[in-house]
Amino acid sequence: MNAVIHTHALARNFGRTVALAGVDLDVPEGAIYALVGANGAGKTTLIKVLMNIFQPSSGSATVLGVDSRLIAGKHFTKIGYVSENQEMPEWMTVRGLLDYYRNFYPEWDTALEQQLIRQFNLPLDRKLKHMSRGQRMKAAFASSLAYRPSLIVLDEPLSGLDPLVRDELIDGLLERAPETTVFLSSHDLAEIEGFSSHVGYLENGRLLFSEEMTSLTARFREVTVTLAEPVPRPFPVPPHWLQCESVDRVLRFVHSRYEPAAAQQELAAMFPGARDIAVEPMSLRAIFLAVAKSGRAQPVPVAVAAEPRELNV
Ligand SMILES: Nc1ncnc2c1ncn2[C@@H]1O[C@H](COP(=O)(O)OP(=O)(O)OP(=O)(O)O)[C@@H](O)[C@H]1O
Repeated sequence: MNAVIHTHALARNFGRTVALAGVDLDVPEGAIYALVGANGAGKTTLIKVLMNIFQPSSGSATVLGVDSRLIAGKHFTKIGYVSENQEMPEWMTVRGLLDYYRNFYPEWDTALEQQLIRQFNLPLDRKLKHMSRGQRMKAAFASSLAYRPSLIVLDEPLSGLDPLVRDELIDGLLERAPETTVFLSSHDLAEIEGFSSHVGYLENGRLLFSEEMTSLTARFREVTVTLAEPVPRPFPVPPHWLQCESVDRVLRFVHSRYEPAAAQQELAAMFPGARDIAVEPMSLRAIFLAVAKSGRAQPVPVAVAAEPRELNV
């Protein structure tokens, strides 16, 4: 499958601030790719580099096969870009906005435009400056979806919107998803877990992981081991166990490369006399908290486990 977005060793600095530090990213065609990370992680910077609003300091990015530094007017007929603080011609009505945009896009689909107006319940004769934030986002979505772009790029599209508007926007997006690739940044992990196919996690400008949602949620498990005796100290902790802690006879940790057969073997070998070993799936939010707190995201090769850390609890 072709990568619709590809970056290689992409870096961007602002003076001494490193906003992106060597990001290698591939977004496959047809994906709904969610880029997540804390405030200041570099999400907006990455999106702005892709949209040629910022230039890379080093490394490269391609979008729909075009070097990001060359992305210009004609390429935006294939890209729908909506940002959190979308600048719009405030004096225009929604009708005026759609009439205006229609001229720029050869692929503009008037039947789809009408469908989006109905779906988003857009007040056609109201000026943008008199509309709520949610209504303005819906107008921005409609004007970006109506020309059936091959790629939709959304920077924090859902932040600050009420649940009803969020659902309307997500539904509108998902209806377009079969024919497009979606790349969005978000803080709302519970929401993106429900509809994204891929997820990437940026931390301090580094992409800690980038993978299919199903593979990510399959490889993380919360494990609670109850022993017959108090947990020995120091206790050797393999590098792929995160947030390991113990209280008396109970040891808890997050397994970051869980695969049922291998993990059961590993656990049985480490805890031959365990009273109970409970393994629970984790929400995306719980996974990110575990990764963020431990600063460790990639599955670590088994060989590295020969040098276990020590549990200091
Ligand atoms: N135009 C700019 N000038 C100077 N520094 C900037 C600029 N834009 C971003 N930065 C810095 O780059 C880093 C990454 O910022 P960025 O806005 O990309 O993060 P983010 O992940 O989008 O954050 P948030 O979730 O808060 O929107 C931050 O340290 C920020 O202060």
